[in-house]
This record gives sequence, structure tokens and C-alpha cells, in this order.
Amino acid sequence: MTVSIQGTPIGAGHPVYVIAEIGLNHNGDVELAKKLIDVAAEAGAQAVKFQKRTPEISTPEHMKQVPRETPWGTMSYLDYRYRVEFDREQYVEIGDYATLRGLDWFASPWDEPSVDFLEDLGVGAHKVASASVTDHGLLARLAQTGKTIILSTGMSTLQEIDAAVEVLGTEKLVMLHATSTYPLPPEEANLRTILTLQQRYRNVPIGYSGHERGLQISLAAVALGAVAVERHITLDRTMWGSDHAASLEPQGFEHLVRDIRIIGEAMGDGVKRVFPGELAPLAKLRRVPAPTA
Ligand SMILES: C=C(OP(=O)(O)O)C(=O)O
Repeated sequence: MTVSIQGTPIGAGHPVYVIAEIGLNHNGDVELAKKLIDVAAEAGAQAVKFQKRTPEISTPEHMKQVPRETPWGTMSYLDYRYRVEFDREQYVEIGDYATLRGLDWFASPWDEPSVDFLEDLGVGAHKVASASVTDHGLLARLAQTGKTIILSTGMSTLQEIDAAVEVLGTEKLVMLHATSTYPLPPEEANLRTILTLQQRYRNVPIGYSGHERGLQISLAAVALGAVAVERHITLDRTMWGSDHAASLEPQGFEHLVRDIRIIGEAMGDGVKRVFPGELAPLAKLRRVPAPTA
């Protein structure tokens, strides 16, 4: 089963759809966001992704007044959330820049007004963050958009995912296996879940959203058949902000996309055949030819 985002197909037999998750790693700075878009484009990703919140709604009540040290001084967690949000004008600027660089761009809306905000900007798809899997109001609003929805599944049981799929439908759905531990230790990656999801949601393309350090686990996900891969990117892992440490720097992301493309080609179609490149070794090395029927 194949779904598409702005004409780019996602599914078996198509190049792995690589999403560079900028998330909040722009730290509220449009110029930094543009540099990260450049990193994604130069590496050969197909999309960049952001996170869009209405902080008053999406911040859990018990977190709002928790003090937070930031580069802009100590402030409440709620004020910090406002500080790193882009407004409409800034989204127009970064969205246009992504389009100019040949990338799809979209975001994970963390509340219903954020869906309206993104729809107004004409995004090509929406992402559901793992944290939102059980927010059926948000999912219902997303289903109404008719756009392709990418559903992450960290922190979720199969029953919670079933219920989310019930609301979203399967026609324009991509699902990502994820474990929401930052950074993700290998023993919690549980990559065979990709196979479980493939079997349970047969018409849904299954991908992987990774929070591990390094490349190996994402590359293994592709070898297991993940048709989309999302990874956080940053200019510098030591920068201030919650996701930088579990992100890939430009060179790491470039290597990830390069290796995903090689693995994608190497996976083939599973049909056993003798390749042209084998004919010379065959002539040279095989002493006993196959018996003729
Ligand atoms: C946190 C997000 O995604 P994931 O659950 O895939 O990490 C997100 O998309 O905002």
C-alpha cells in the first residue's frame, strides 16, 4: 500500500521517505531553522518537520509554572514554550524556504488550533507525535483535513494505537514505530515491532522515528522494511535545548541518508535470479554446469 505527500509516494518499492525533524531545535530562531533546512536538503532528505503548539492548551497544567533555565533567563515552562514558537509570518518564511530547497514541510500539531494554523499555511501532511496518540479530539480534527497523516507510536500500547487508527482511518495513514526514550538505548528500540505493526496494519506503510545516538538502529529499521525514517537534526549536539543531544549533526545526517539509499537499493525485490554481474564469475568458477532438463 502506498500513500503520498505532495506527490511523493511512501511505501514498499519506493525510496525510503526521510524526514528531518527540526522540531524545536531552531530554538525560536528563523535563521537557525533555515540552516537546518539546508542540512536536510543537502543530505537528500524528502521532508523537514516542525512542532506546532498553542502553549496555553498543549502544556500540561502541572508543568506550566515549573521554572526553566533558558538562554533568555529563568522563566516558567509555559513562557519558555511561547518563546520557542514561530508565528504565522515566520512559518511562511521557513515553509517557503523549505519549498525552495525542494523539500516537503509539515509539523506535528500538539492541539486542535495548531491544526487550523497549519491548514491555513497549506501544509502537505500532518504528523501525530507519540504524546498525542490518545488525543482523539486532535486525531478527529486531523482526519477531517483529508491530508496524509503520519502517526508515531512511542509510549503507546497496541490497544491505544488501534483506537487511534479507528479515528484516523487507514486510507491516508503512515505509521512510525517509535520508543520515546531520549536518547534511546538499543535494548528499548525493539525493532521487531516494525514487523508486528506490518502484520497488524496490513494496508498501512510502516516506518520508524528514532531517538537513538548514531545511525545503526535507523539503518536496521530500513533493513526490516521501514518505508519512512524520521530523525532529529541539529547543527551542534551540545546546543541548549531538550532534543539537541539525541539529534544527528549535519555529517551524521548526510551519512544516514546516504546509507538508507544504499540499503534501499540493496534490499531488491526478493525474486531469486542470476544477475548479469554474476555471469563472468559463473563462467570462470562453476565446474559442474546445471543438468539440462
Ligand atoms: C515528538 C514527535 O514525534 P515522535 O513521537 O515520533 O518522536 C513529534 O513529531 O513532535
